Amino acid sequence: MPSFVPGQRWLSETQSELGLGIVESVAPRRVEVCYRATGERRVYALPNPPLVRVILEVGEWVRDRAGRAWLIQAVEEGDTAGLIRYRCVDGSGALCRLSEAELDDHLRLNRPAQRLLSARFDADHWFDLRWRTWRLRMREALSPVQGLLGARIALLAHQLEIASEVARREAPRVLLADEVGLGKTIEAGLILHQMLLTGRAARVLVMTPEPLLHQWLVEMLRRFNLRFALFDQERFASLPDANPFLADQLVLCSADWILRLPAAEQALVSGQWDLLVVDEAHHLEWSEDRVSNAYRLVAQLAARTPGVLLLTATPEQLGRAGHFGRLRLLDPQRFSDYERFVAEERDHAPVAALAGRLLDGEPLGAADQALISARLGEHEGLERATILERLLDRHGTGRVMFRNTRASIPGFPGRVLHPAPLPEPAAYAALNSRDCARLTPERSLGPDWLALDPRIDWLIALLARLHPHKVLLICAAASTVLELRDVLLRRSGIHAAVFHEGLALRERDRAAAYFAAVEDGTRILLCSEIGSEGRNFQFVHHLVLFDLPLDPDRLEQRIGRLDRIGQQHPVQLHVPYLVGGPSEVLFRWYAQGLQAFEAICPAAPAVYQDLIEPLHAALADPRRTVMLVAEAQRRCASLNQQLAAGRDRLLELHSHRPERGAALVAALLEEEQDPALAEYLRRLWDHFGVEYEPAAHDSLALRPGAHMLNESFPELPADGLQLTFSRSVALAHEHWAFITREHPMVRGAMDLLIAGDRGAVALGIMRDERFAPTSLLLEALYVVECQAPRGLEADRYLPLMVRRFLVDPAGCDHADAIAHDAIDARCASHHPHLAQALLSARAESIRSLIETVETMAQAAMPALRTAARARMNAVLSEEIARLRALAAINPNVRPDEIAALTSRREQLDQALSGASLRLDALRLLVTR
Ligand SMILES: Nc1ncnc2c1ncn2[C@@H]1O[C@H](COP(=O)(O)OP(=O)(O)OP(=O)(O)O)[C@@H](O)[C@H]1O
Repeated sequence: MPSFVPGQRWLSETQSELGLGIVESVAPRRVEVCYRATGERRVYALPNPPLVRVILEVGEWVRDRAGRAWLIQAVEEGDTAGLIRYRCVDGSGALCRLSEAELDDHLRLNRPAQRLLSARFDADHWFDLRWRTWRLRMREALSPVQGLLGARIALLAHQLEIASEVARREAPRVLLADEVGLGKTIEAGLILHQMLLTGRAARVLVMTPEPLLHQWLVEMLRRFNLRFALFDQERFASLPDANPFLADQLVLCSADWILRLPAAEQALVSGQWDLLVVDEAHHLEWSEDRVSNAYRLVAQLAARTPGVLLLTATPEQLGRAGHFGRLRLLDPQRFSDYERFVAEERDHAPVAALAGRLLDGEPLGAADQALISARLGEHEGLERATILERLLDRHGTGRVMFRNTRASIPGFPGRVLHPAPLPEPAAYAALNSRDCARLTPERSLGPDWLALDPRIDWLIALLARLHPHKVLLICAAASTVLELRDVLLRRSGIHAAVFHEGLALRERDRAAAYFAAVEDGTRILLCSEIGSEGRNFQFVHHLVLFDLPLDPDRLEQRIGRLDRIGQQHPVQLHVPYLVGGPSEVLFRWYAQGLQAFEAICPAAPAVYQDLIEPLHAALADPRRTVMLVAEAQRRCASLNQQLAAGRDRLLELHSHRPERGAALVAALLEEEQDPALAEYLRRLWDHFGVEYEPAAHDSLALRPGAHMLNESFPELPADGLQLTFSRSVALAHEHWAFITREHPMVRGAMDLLIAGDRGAVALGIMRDERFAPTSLLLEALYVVECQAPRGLEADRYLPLMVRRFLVDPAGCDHADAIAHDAIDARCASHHPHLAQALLSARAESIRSLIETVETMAQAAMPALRTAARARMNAVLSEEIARLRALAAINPNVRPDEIAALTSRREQLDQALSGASLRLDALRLLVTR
């Protein structure tokens, strides 16, 4: 491991555009590097940060921080061990000693030219590999599916579309609220994968309820190759750093223990995150007069973190105000007044109808035109698509919320209800109905309930009838889970696995794995309510709802464990209830009133809030059920209709644009079918000495060879790796690596190559009759770089670009006429005599070729800068216009927001104006 010392200069291996870094501080597990040219400060986890030590060589020209140029004459030890100092001379002969800390922060290395002039050549095939690597990198930078390609997922349009839309935004702050089980975790994973890959985020914090930590850990690793560090109290305490969260870039934790430990809360809040993800965000309680501790914590984090993703399938589970509270975390300006928010929602129907007509291409009447004018002001000449975008953006939850519904996504097999009416035991009927105790009477009665509750025999009979299918049972309390486990074992010899809040995290995961195991697994898993959130149980299609929750969102969460992506069979819902008692009332309320068993009822949360009192009255006095059910039906019908016409229609239009999703799927399929990556990797493996051979099912077995170039190859374990390039094979064989150009092994190998010097200078003998024998040509690769603070995201407007030149001594560039692959050259790098002779005889011509190509490269730059600035100006000007329009209808859009965006436009303009080309590689060609 390299040792870091404050004051040393290092370059980012993958982001040389940050400029020259200086080590600021070193802790046992991390190093902090400051990039003064771009105002960035990065914390890297040790032992293997992606950094290259910069030690310049004798003969190189450098600049100091005042901009003076110096020629290095000697490299010496500095005053402190580990630091160096350069003995230099300037053009006038003045001497100086320059400590490395004094080097220009914008330093660019021009090693290829110096290496070429000192005849230090690499084999030609390395130059070729370097060029191919850059070509792939460039293709990646321009790809519309960058960051979406490498995930081990089935290509589902609704997820790709949301992920691509969100990740495209600067500092995305959104609520991902797809219905239960449609893949919000996957969407969040895709977004963060894109942001990490493009460098838009480096430090990510994911907060989930404790029972979901492990599932997240596994999903991130197996689907996205992202290794999160799971932080619990023990890990926090074990790290010596002042802020242990800085030791890792990708952190996963639950709020529970953080809230109990003020030091941890403080450290988390100052964790310098780029992106915050909060799963099951409906737990963040907010009302106008009360805010939960978890909400307070997330609010502090959200205020300091540029990107925020909140995930919940049931945004209104704790009422409409809570929903508003979460939107407020994302955009406090826009969502500042609850009353106003509620009032605005009443107005949605006419806007939704208009948006629908715009989308369907229907003619617009005078009333429509008037509505558009009222909402958007002047719209003459705007395209329909633009009007639609602006309407969606400026109304309701606008761009902040996404919600896909099952109705808009094909392929869900549906649900079937199996009610089981059972007699209510007298001991239950005697319980007080007022406090809902009769809904879960087993909790009031003590262990005796097992002897008299008819649900026990019914359950045993059901399990026998459903044999050999697996069954998930969910009930309200952990105590019920334990008692059911004992009674099932005692009375029918069934070994049930249990999952409840009393188990340690590891035990819960073990129970879920025991249930999931195809062979030797258990047939039944008994879950308390916590089992009904976030977990994936779609390999089962029988669900027993041993009791029913009062909140309809809870019911949906329970059913959603099975009714989710990947479910192959209609979901069978087995619901026992006790005739004549409150459990029958609740059953009828759901089955007939809300009709929430066999399909999702969008109106259910609102109807529940409105009828909560009549519902409790009916639970206490079941004679009121008929009226309750009729009222619920009436309200559901009308509210569902309103939602379909208003708020939900707008949300659906905004969330689901099938044509965009289809285009992304098509682009991904095209990339996957392109054989270029496999060909490239075979070359790369051959060069690095990695061995491979075909293996079963369209896979390859890869292993370190006997003659490896380096000690190891990125992400290749010593005992090898099985991999596939096929998505379908990768989905079927989750323990094999799914190789795309986004896989860490591919990225790591590419970084290894282009961050180092290998292939940066080559010598070839070329056959081409267009040139006289012994002519010299210089092939040069230049990389466009823009040193700008990362927050500005300059690469959106100036993506990675490599310019290739092929110049002759007359100053002609043949790069377009003669492609790299068309050059018929034989490597001459390994003929030192020839190289030396050439260098001595033709040094001046070679020097002049280098100068010519350098001039040419610099001349190409203004056009690139102008195009990038034009792109940036178009985007930001539109965004500024949007904010101004929004400010006209929404007083909460502050003038300083608009000023900030305007200043960003200026900063970007300045940064892009300073973009330059860096020489990366040279190949000298001699014709014969
Ligand atoms: N594109 C996909 N390809 C393969 N599997 C997927 C895909 N999308 C989702 N899944 C699987 O479907 C299940 C549900 O996905 P996920 O957990 O992301 O849903 P969710 O919306 O977060 O659910 P919940 O509302 O319960 O929190 C998971 O098992 C996930 O791995």
